[in-house]
Amino acid sequence: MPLPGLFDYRAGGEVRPGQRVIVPFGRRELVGVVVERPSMPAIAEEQVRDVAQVLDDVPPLPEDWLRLAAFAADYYQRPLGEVMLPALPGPLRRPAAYRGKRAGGGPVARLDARAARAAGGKRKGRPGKAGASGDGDVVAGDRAAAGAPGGAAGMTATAGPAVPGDGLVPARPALSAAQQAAVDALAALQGFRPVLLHGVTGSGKTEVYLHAAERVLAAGRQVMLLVPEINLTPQLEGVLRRRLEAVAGVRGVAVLHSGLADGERLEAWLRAVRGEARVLIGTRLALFTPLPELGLIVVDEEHDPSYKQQEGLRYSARDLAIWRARDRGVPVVLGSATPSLESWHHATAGRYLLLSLPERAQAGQLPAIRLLDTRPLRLEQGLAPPLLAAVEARLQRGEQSLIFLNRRGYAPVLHCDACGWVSGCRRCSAYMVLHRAVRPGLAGGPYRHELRCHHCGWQERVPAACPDCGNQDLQPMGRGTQRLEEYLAQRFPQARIARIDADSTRLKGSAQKLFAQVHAGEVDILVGTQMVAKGHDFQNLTFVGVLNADAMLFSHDFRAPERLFAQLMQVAGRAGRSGSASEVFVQTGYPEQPLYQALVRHDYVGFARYALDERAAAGLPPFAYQALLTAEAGELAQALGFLAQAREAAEAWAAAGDAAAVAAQPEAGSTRRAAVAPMVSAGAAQPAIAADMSRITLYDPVPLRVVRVANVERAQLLAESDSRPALQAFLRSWTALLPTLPGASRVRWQLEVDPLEI
Ligand SMILES: Nc1ncnc2c1ncn2[C@@H]1O[C@H](COP(=O)(O)OP(=O)(O)OP(=O)(O)O)[C@@H](O)[C@H]1O
Ligand SMILES: [Zn+2]
Repeated sequence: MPLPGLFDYRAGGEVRPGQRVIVPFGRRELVGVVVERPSMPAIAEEQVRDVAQVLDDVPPLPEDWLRLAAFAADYYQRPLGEVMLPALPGPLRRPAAYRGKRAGGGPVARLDARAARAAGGKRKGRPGKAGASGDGDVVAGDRAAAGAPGGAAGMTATAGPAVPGDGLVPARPALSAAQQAAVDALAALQGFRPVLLHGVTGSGKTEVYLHAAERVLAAGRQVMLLVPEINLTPQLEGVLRRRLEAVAGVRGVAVLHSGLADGERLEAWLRAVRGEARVLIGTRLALFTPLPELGLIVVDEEHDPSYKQQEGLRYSARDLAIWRARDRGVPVVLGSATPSLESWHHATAGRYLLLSLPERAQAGQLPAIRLLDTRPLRLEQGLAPPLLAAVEARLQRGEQSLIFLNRRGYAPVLHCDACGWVSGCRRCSAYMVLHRAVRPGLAGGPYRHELRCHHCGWQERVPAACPDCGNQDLQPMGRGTQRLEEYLAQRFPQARIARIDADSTRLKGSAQKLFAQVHAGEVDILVGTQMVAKGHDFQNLTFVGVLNADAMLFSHDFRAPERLFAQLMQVAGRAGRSGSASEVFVQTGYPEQPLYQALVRHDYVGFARYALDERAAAGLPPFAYQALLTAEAGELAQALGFLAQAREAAEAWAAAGDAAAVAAQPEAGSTRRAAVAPMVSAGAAQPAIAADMSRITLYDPVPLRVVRVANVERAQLLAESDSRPALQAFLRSWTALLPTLPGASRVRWQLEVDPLEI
């Protein structure tokens, strides 16, 4: 049976698995990757078309890379081409880059030629050899995975150059005892071993990674270091880069992330693939880079949701990193102050080696965390008086404060007091958010306000009067970071205030600039969303105020408390990192909540135990495995109808399985139901299934929380099992069946394995 996304082509005898080829596909050409050489094509021989060109400008993609891609395709239930092609730098997957007079042997040859010229060398770029094509005497086709036509790489481009700005050469501090113990434990590892490095915020995890990396480099191996979002942590990248360049040389360190231009990405990728780069630092997409001499993988902030790709191939780079480390027989280090409950569960069960850094590296204590019960307090623009007093005190001492509010814009909704009208989006079941916009070229005002939908991007002017009743006095309700910034500027006119959120950092390089200002001490009060919570080593910050944390406390998503706790620990961890006494105030109406109580004690372990007990009692991950089927359609009924069909089909399998299990009668005394072997089921058209349906639970199809986005209505169906293999087997059959359902033509559906948000 042909694997989905595999296509047969005929080529001469020279192609090898892992080689790229240009092939005709319909009426266009695509770049494909040769994955196997079957003895018989899967289609009639006369229909097999010829490979147009064999590309040999880079070595064939190595076997372990092909294994990784095959695993990811199988595990996440996507066509192989959709895994492989987006994993390659853009120019390597565009036929046009190799065609025409100006192609000059292709993008690699052009890049090499330019590098040679720049180096002043006389070497000419290697011409790309056109491989054997067409009249091959080998009958069997070569099977290549081709990208789906029109399928684009699903990487969201975020702005930002790779070079951060502080310019300091980081010192090499003497290791603390805990750091030394961790470094020693890592040095003793041989072969595959997952390690969870649990270190409180500011405990110096980076230093541990660096020592481990240096050791692996000295042994002549390569290191892969994954970080969440490079644009958000330019400082970390800078520290890692400069320290490792000292060992591996400037060209020995390559950085890969989605903000790079095509040429930059190709250049860094090539250095890694050719073994010239000894260290690869990158975001989730870097996980797919071939590294011939890989000796260690590090995943920093392993709990971070940005390791999960949210479109196309919805993979977890952390989970694939562990698979890749096992496949390559090397250690993998996951680091975090607030590990994902999945990783923590593995570590406490002994499946991962647990290493701890219980104290901060620099002399200081962790900040004192205080819950401000807002119920008896009179708030000033949402701010409690003790919080304002704390900011005031920092201003007087010349120290920095951070106010954390995870909601961008001016106000989440505009409202008419007279008739109750609210600013809804005409295309989504969501509110339009009030934003303060700066006219281009007029930084600092005058401002105008506008309404923006955070779901579909729709923008419109603020109505001069209520569209329903004509009331001219429309009021913003609630507040976002812009309104907070405005109020703080009024309240503390002498303070220098900066706001860091997705709006203030839209322009390329602006995030780096803002962070550099904070590090340089040019900011007194920093207002920010979760962008400021991650990994930043602010040395002069001694106060953090947290607003509106309660919004996440009662979410329907069972992972919300885990995310909230991690976010609060992380943002609190930005304070007092240089050793000075520091405070964190969290405003809440529910100070007695166990989550907040654990936070005050800095008690990740206690929180994890409590949260895991709850998950175990409810049969939720990591004690169960999930997949989410989402359907989108013009009308909700169509989406729900398709999901209902999908569920009925699976129930028919289960019923057929019951019948078969009864007929087959398992060995005497055994109550375990045998896995249902392929068999004829109810309808003749129904494919058979080889999965143990008794271990699969399918929930009711339900509308998404925000049902309509850009006039598309969405619903989802959750599938769950206590066994990963059982779920995988089921999904394989299910995804083959779904396109044949009667409702399939009216919806767009997608399946997400191990979904993070439900
Ligand atoms: N042994 C040491 N002695 C003195 N300072 C150290 C030592 N190790 C690390 N540091 C410093 O401590 C600070 C915190 O280190 P680092 O940023 O690695 O912490 P972290 O564990 O990654 O924290 P977070 O989880 O908050 O990102 C840095 O300024 C670092 O230079
Ligand atoms: Zn909208």
